[in-house]
Amino acid sequence: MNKWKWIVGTIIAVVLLIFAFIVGFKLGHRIRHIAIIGAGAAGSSAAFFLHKQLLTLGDRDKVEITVYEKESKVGGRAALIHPYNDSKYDPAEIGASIYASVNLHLVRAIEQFGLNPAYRIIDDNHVSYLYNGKTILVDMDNVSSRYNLLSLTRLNMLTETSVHHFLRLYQRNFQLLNGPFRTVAAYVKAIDLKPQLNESGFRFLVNNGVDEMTVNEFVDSLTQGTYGQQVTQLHAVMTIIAMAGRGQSIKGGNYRIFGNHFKSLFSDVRDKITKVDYVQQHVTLFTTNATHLGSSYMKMNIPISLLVTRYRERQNSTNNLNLNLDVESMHFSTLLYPRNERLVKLFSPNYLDDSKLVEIVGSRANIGWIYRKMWYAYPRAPPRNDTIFPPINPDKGLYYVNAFESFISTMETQCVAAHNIIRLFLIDFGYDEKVATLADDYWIDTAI
Ligand SMILES: CC(C)=CCC/C(C)=C/CC/C(C)=C/CSC[C@H](N)C(=O)O
Repeated sequence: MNKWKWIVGTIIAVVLLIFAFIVGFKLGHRIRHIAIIGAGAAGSSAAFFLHKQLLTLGDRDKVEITVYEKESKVGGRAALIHPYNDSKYDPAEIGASIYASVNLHLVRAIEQFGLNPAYRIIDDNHVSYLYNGKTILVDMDNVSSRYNLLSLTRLNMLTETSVHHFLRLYQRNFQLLNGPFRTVAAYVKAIDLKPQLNESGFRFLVNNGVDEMTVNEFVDSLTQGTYGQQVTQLHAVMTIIAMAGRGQSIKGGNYRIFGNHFKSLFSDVRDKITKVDYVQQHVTLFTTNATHLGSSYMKMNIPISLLVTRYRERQNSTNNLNLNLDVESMHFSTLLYPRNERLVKLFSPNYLDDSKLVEIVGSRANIGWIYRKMWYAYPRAPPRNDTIFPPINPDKGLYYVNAFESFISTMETQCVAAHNIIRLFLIDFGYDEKVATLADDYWIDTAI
């Protein structure tokens, strides 16, 4: 009897085990693991959108999301440093430093996370100039004293029109008809920015009634300050973005917009991704008690900023004019209390050694703390006739958010591209397209 009990008991236990195994196996298969590589603007917003969409769809527990990041902080190229690595001094942005009020993801995140937009306090004698490597051309707060008013008005109009085209991407009805996008070319067509993509900023603006001097000097200084590329080399979409970039930054660092929740190991999937040529940009921060710029920059008080145009160099390719063009832009902070020093931020295409810094502030001034960082900052973005971009969806189950970067490179557009990818992902994994679009409280229902 005992023997039979033991045999029946064993059979029941084995059946239960097989049943548990099958159920467990099936359940196990219902859990999907999603890896997001990089916790910059794109990766952290992709994680955020995916989490939110799944919550709305009631399936959050079926997906495990892991964000892999090689740095100890989120934010990617939205990054900060404190002078002297000492938190008693206000930090400086060393990467993407501003956002605009039309950057709806960023504005929404700033509100949701209770972040504080920072305004710069500017002291007397602190002005912003446009420099051509030899002479100061104009005070940037008074550009109409040098450039044709009609041209400046045209610039504003052309910027506003392109921004309006772009803002269609946030509208629910537009997205129901056109999105999500499986290629960057589909984006370009849907928001009708092909003419701007096909031409350099210079050609596009001049063809649309802006005079050459304004483009060659004023707009060139903005494309160089923003994207490290000359207005003759950059496509007109990115040129216009450089002009739309009057904005503000977040107190305590723009990286805060992207949260600080993900820390893990870094892993690499680059072999599936088309190589994109990025512009190397060097950021050099240093502190100094200088009150004047060095004599090679003319006898001049420390400005707030010096933006540079390469127009004279373009005209005279041998540089026998001895132009001072090693630095693309300079920004000076107010005094760092209690030190009698300012923080200077330089962007340049090449490494700036200590002797260059001495040349900039003159040998009589002291240089305190120095920090250098090289970024692969922005994709090289020449005008292009073709609309072949890196693939958004290079392989089954593999999505490349930054395929969008060669079209438009900003923090905001990384969020736009991430949201699009989460919708593609949900559709590819079996959710109804309309459900995936409408599940979201993301869209704007009225025209902007
Ligand atoms: C397509 C057009 C013309 C506009 C789209 C609106 C948009 C994305 C504007 C961004 C303006 C801006 C803040 C420019 C500053 S440069 C970008 C910044 N460094 C960043 O990485 O976000």
